[in-house]
Amino acid sequence: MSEHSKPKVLLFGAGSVGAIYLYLLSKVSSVTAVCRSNYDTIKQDGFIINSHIFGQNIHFKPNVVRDCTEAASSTALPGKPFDFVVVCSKAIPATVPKLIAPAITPDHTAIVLIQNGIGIEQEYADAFPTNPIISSVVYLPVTQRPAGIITHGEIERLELGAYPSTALPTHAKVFTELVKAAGGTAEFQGNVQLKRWTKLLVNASWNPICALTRCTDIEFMSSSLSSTDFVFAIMMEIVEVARAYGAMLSRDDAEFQLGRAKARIPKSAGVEPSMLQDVRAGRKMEVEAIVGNVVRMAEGKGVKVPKLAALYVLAKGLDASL
Ligand SMILES: NC(=O)C1=CN([C@@H]2O[C@H](COP(=O)(O)OP(=O)(O)OC[C@H]3O[C@@H](n4cnc5c(N)ncnc54)[C@H](OP(=O)(O)O)[C@@H]3O)[C@@H](O)[C@H]2O)C=CC1
Ligand SMILES: CC(C)(CO)C(=O)C(=O)O
Repeated sequence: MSEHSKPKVLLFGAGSVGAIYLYLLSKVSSVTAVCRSNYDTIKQDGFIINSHIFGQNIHFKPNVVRDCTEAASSTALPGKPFDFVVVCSKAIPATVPKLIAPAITPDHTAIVLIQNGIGIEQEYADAFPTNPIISSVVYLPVTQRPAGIITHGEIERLELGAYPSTALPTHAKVFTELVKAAGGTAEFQGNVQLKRWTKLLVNASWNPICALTRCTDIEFMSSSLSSTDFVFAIMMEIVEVARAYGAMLSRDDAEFQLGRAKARIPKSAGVEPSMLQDVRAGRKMEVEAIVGNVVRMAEGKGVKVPKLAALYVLAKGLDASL
């Protein structure tokens, strides 16, 4: 494929998750990354990726810019608009749309959100009413520590769909195929919101629990006789909220998600959720996208979530200290 006929992709948020998809997409498209704190490191040395799936000691040096204004005037495929802007920063409300705006061409650029949480898409739809929005759920335990060194565990899975689910699926399908062609595991979903709720069983429970206790998931399960039941009870609160919004999760789904962590106990292979990584790095956490929105949605439908509401208040307090 000639350079000019390749899709042109901008990654916003070249952190742990972003580095992996930037690497994969670089095999099938022209990629540029917006870097912030790791700009100098990546510009000079690139990333080193150590992945259980994609290989060890992979040196990867992408084209980097400091912001989307620089990206829009970058010399990579000049004159060609970005086909996809992939957002892999943390989902902090009311921050990103104005930052990516210089790289968005109306009626053309598709915005791909590879982020945890629920209810995160509408601000993009409001800011860019003529652009396709692709919502996605990612299973990818990965850290960046120190800058440029990426350590990725045993799973890589991306579930993608249009936002809203009734919108045309064309762009979500094209991006799904692009990730697959790059060697990633991507699946188009007609109802990606159901997948978001499923993933929230993991994130709205484990992320704040591990952030607040500074335990990996399996360290927390070993910390007291009540800890595993506590996680399960929170997952069941999330099941009830999801059901109130038409995502018909069940006790079996909660058991399955808890079982994934339990299965790692014999291998002592604890996961450090991204919110715990944030606490350790002194970074702001995604409390609203991952916990606050669920608590508010529960209130909206009269669903009682006492444990999750308590986690929300505590996580807000922790976030204020960061
Ligand atoms: N890590 C994981 O294991 C998983 C994470 N997720 C989700 O994926 C998403 C990304 O998480 P993760 O990769 O861990 O996050 P990271 O914190 O590792 O990366 C986010 C990146 O976005 C950058 N960024 C933030 N704001 C800006 C800005 N204004 N300009 C330029 N760059 C910016 C950060 O730069 P800086 O370094 O300067 O802050 C950082 O490089 C989150 O929604 C998370 O919940 C999902 C599954 C697993
Ligand atoms: C729990 C995990 C690693 C699952 O991929 C995740 O989503 C996160 O860290 O936010």
